[in-house]
Amino acid sequence: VCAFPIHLISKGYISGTSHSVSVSEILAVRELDVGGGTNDDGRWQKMPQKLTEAYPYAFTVSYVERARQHRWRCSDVTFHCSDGVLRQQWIQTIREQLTALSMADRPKHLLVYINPYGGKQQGECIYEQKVAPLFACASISTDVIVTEHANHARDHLKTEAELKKYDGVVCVGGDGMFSEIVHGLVSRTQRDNGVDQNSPEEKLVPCSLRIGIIPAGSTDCICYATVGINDPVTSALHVIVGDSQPMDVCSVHHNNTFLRYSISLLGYGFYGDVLADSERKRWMGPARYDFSGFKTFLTHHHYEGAVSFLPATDILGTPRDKTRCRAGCFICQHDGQLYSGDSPEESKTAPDVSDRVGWGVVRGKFLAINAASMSCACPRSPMGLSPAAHLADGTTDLILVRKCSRFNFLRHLLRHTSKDDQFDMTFVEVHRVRRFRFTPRHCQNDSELDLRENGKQLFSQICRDHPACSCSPAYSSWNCDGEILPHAAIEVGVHCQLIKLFARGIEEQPLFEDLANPQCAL
Ligand SMILES: Nc1ncnc2c1ncn2[C@@H]1O[C@H](COP(=O)(O)OP(=O)(O)OP(=O)(O)O)[C@@H](O)[C@H]1O
Ligand SMILES: CCCCCCCCCCCCC/C=C/[C@@H](O)[C@H](CO)NC(C)=O
Ligand SMILES: [Ca+2]
Repeated sequence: VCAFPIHLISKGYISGTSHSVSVSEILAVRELDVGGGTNDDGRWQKMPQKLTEAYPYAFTVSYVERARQHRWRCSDVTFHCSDGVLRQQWIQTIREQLTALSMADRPKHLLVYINPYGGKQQGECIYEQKVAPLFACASISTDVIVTEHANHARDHLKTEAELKKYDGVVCVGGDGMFSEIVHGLVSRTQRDNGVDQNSPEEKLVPCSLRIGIIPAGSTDCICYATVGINDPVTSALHVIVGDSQPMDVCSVHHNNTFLRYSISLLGYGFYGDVLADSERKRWMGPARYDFSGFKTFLTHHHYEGAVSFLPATDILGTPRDKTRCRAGCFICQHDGQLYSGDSPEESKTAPDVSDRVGWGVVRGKFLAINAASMSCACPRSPMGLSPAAHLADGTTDLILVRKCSRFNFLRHLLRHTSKDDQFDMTFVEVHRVRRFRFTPRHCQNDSELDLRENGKQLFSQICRDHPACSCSPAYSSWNCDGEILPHAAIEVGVHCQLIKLFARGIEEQPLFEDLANPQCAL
């Protein structure tokens, strides 16, 4: 065994097949007491007597095994040999390799926040039963905080948490909980570096700590789109092996005042109305989105306004590409750029505001205005709102759905659930952009806007309370990663690779291999 990455290669005595374990995917190694006749889980007793007599010294390696649909599982492989010294050499060498990996990029100490009320309210149980034992097996220590109210995690990260102690922050919950962590970490990083978040044109400083998501929410789209599945064990294993996936973050401003960050979806019209309605039905759990989605579809409201945007012209991809952002994505590795003369640090986090000339404007009546900074794939829509969007290319896909018939809008929505192209419709257009602004119609100046926005709530309520009224309200709300924004007029800029996740992007599906608990002789 020499320098890593190494593979442990052995011959399975049962199947005769070769078995290879990449050291970068080993979680732990432990000695096995073969002489005692049993091991922790009794599996040793299945070994034929002859083999244990010939090879009485054994050790077990816990490693990542790939299962179907991007699932990862922790598997054990036991190695036997006839010599106790040889066994010790193997164990020591593997431990040295794991220590070297820990020094490089594996986390040793994590800060964990659990939202006990996300999704089906299973966060604590998921963590204790599925995740904590894996962290313990990999010798990762944790400080765990079960949140007591909304924004508990965000405020703790912003002001109190001793971040120097940790190698990463893990959240157990859904997209809303992840958004809290992002807000806490990004705000803290800007404050520590003297950056003013209220200026839309400010370069933001990237966060150094990686974020892990253990999915326990209702949509889990960030987890699904970065790992390929919303499975707690898979996500915990990505944390343990120390994966790193950079991600773009959009900053949202109103009138030179910072409102929020967005990582997945900014949606006005349909998705804003779905969210506003579903928030009143949290008691329904994840099913609230289906109920409110159907109801909002029936109301068929449209909204008037102007969208101006700065197209990303200097990039490799387009929203209509057939290729997808996958692990090791070439486009994301180059920050989406065809060519960049800047140093990476200079070019990454600055929204490009210098060239006002290239701005485009679209005015009209819209059923939906969506900005997808990543595919937004989730179990409801496995390809996502913008299937060709990239996690870390510094752009967002601006999707404009103009007023059309209910039937056509339904066709458009249903295409999100299949492989058909949801953009190939006359009333839909999509632009890959670096910045955009939305101004609702009638919005003359800020004071009028604020007045109208306060009045909007009342107006929508009146319409809701009078089902016979078929008019559309003047304003919708923005759905910002599952949170409602207080303003309709917003300005958005993308910050390339501002945060990093414990993930690697969706892996191309490997050939499925089912070697459960192999026992091997060295
Ligand atoms: N202890 C708590 N009590 C009440 N709300 C909380 C608590 N901790 C966090 N929250 C809030 O709960 C909201 C929803 O949480 P979360 O995102 O985990 O689940 P979800 O909304 O069901 O899933 P998704 O965001 O994937 O649709 C978040 O916006 C978060 O701010
Ligand atoms: C009438 C048939 C309708 C089928 C429509 C299917 C389309 C589903 C697309 C879902 C995309 C969800 C994008 C993710 C948004 C998250 O940020 C947010 C918070 O979790 N979730 C929601 C639902 O707003
Ligand atoms: Ca992007």
